[in-house]
Order: sequence, then C-alpha cells, then structure tokens
Amino acid sequence: MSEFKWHDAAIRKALQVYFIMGSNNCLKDPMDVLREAIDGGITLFQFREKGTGALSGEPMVELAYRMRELCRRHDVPFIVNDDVELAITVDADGVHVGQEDEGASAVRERIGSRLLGVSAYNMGEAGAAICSGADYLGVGPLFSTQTKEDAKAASGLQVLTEMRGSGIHIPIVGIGGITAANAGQVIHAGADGVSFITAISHADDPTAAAREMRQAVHAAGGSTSNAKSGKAGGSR
Ligand SMILES: Cc1ncc(COP(=O)(O)OP(=O)(O)O)c(N)n1
Ligand SMILES: Cc1nc(C(=O)O)sc1CCOP(=O)(O)O
Ligand SMILES: [Mg+2]
Repeated sequence: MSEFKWHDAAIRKALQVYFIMGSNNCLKDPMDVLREAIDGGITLFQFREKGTGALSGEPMVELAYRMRELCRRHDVPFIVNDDVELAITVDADGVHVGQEDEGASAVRERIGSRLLGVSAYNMGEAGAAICSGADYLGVGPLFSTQTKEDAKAASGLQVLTEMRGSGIHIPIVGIGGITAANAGQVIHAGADGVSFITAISHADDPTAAAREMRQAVHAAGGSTSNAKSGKAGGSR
C-alpha cells in the first residue's frame, strides 16, 4: 500500500493538464501517444481502457503496466479509471470513479492514501463525493463530447461557478469537450485544471497539442511553469 499522502496544492497542480486515454481512443500506437503527450507537458494521466474496441484481460493489464512505467519514469502520476483491482495490481497513484462505479467510500477503504477522484455532474453529487473522501472532483461534461458513450448532456460552465460560489473548495478538474480553445474559460469558471481525451489522442502532433493545452491553462492563471521540473504533483 502506498504511504504517500497527497497535499492540496500538489493535487491542484497535478490536475492542471490531465490527459485521459485508452488504446481505442488513439489513431496510432497508444504508447507513442502517451510518450509524446508527456513530452508536451501533461501533469497527470488516467488509463481509461473502456468502450468499443477496448482491450481486456492480460493485454489490458500489460498495457496498464507499460503506461504506468512510462509515467513513473517521467514523474507523471498515473490514475486508473473504474478498476480498483487493476489500480492496486499495477501500483497506480490513484483511482477515478463515477456515479455508476464502486462507491467512493468503499474505494477509499481499499486504496488508502492513493489519490481518489470522483465524478460529479451537480451540487448534490459533489457534496456526496466530498463526504465519501474524494480528493478531487471531475465535473462534466461541460461541453458536448462524442467520446463517452453514455455521457450526459453538456452542463456548460455555470456548474463550476455554482460549485465555487457555494463554498466548494475541493480541487476540481473540468471534463467533456475540452480543447485548447476553451480550456481558459474552464479555469476562469473555477476549475483547477482541464481533463480531456480527444484533444491529444486524435492530434496529429500530441506533443504540440499538450503544449498548447498547458499554455492555455497557464495563460488563464494556472501556474504550469515547473510542472515538468519535478513531480507533476511537485511536493509529493
Ligand atoms: C477526471 C475524470 N472526470 C470524470 C470522469 C468520468 O467518470 P465516469 O462518470 O465514471 O465515466 P467513465 O469515464 O468511467 O466512463 C473520468 N473518467 N475522469
Ligand atoms: C471520460 C469522460 N467523462 C465525462 C464526464 O462528463 O464525466 S466526459 C468524458 C469524455 C471526455 O472526452 P473528450 O475530451 O474527448 O470530450
Ligand atoms: Mg467510471
């Protein structure tokens, strides 16, 4: 079991440029996409092997190991989506679960001090996630997305302003249809960072796409300037 305790500032920093991906999201070798995204300065990575054409069984576990190793070599924290068992098997830095997954309190019990992200579409879900021990919230879909097969309708940015306005201070990352063109609005509305799949996984040049996303977050007030000079969660 990981002994490391995540601090608030390190979580906010890690959330800034949060790339999520599975092999079925990529137009070329997913290891190349991840390597190039890391070169461009992503600050957190989520392994999300899910949906049509996703790997399962041993090939899925093997890909998770390889991606975790690559992230570890570059000090990018590695999160597993949905699958708590897999996260523990590959010694991931954390787990992300949504409202249809294993309950957040139970996941917290199983993963100890690893990072726990929970999806929240509205204020009620946000409050419950916080009570269950979430370290951060994934709020969305903010904009429309083709990537998640069962995505809800886009909420727009007001859900973020509403959460912040009502005193929710927990680290938040926005998700759903986020590009370098709208990332700044997401930060201005109250998120600590942006998470996204297609903006990098479908890019001709994932390194350039990651760099562009970093610059957009930085320009909006997020300080990404030293995200690659140490742990993405720098004070880990
Ligand atoms: C950072 C982040 N936010 C939200 C999600 C979505 O989680 P969930 O609602 O469980 O949907 P799936 O991704 O499991 O299809 C996420 N994965 N990451
Ligand atoms: C995995 C996921 N979760 C969402 C949510 O709203 O909870 S939207 C989404 C897909 C994000 O992909 P893209 O950046 O390609 O829109
Ligand atoms: Mg899920």
